[in-house]
Amino acid sequence: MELMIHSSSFLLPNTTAGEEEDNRRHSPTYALVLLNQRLPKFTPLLWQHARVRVCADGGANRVYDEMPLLFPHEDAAHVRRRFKPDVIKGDMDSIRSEVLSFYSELGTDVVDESDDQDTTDLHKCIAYINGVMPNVDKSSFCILVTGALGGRFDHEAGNLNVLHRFSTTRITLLSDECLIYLLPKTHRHEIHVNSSAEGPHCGLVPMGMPSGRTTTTGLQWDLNDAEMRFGGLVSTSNIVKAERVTVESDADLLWTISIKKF
Ligand SMILES: Nc1ncnc2c1ncn2[C@@H]1O[C@H](COP(=O)(O)OP(=O)(O)OP(=O)(O)O)[C@@H](O)[C@H]1O
Ligand SMILES: Cc1ncc(C[n+]2csc(CCO)c2C)c(N)n1
Repeated sequence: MELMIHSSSFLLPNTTAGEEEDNRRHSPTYALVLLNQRLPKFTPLLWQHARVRVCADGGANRVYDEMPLLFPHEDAAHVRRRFKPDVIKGDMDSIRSEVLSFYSELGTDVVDESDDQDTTDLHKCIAYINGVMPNVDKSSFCILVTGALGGRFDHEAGNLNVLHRFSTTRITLLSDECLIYLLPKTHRHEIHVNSSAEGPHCGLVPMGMPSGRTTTTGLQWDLNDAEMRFGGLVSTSNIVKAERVTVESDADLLWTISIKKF
């Protein structure tokens, strides 16, 4: 079974020019999707290295309203012009009209899909990114999604469902407090833990299907051919004990790890 390596090196702050260059060479290229929830404090860092920045509908309000708050000593209008999304996409029922006209005048592409009331704005954004980057090597490309967790539970469930619907695309859901991604059963997994930025709290959750057998290394409560299911065991409040965690399972699992204060 093929190995899939995971690392959240996108959370590591820029340091010296040399180290920054080094970090970039070792991190996957990524696209950034901004949802309609409070922007995490590390959003400017993610923005800086993203290949494409896409706001999901009301996510554009968050960039417009909250980016200036992350730079309190700078002129708000200047900050807004610096953080111009490449694309705003969704059913456009949450973006304010002044925000829409501000960014479209700056040259942001606006893709109105108000006809589709069966898929979420996040789904629309992932489908768009996959469409504009058809030739990218999927093993070294991922999509980071801010504001995906810690809000309305129906939205959170929809966001988690997107991980399953696009299971061959690497997608990481983020909040200020934690991140979540899918570990597909088609691979064995090696998770490189950047302990300056993440951990130690973590979890492995068999969402969508039970797991008959899961085996891990590097955790305080490792699983050894263990069964996990809702209604039975799910691994929550676990603790990372090693720089590398390995996971192998007969079911798709969600991996979650806490994020340290930025
Ligand atoms: N409270 C929240 N918790 C988690 N995710 C959210 C929340 N609010 C919005 N999102 C995410 O941001 C995306 C865009 O948000 P937006 O408010 O524009 O969506 P919407 O479809 O208009 O919502 P609503 O269901 O309120 O009409 C959503 O598709 C969802 O993925
Ligand atoms: C069974 C079912 N439940 C809910 C919706 C509503 N819905 C799902 S995604 C979406 C778009 C949100 O921007 C809306 C309105 C539906 N269509 N089908």
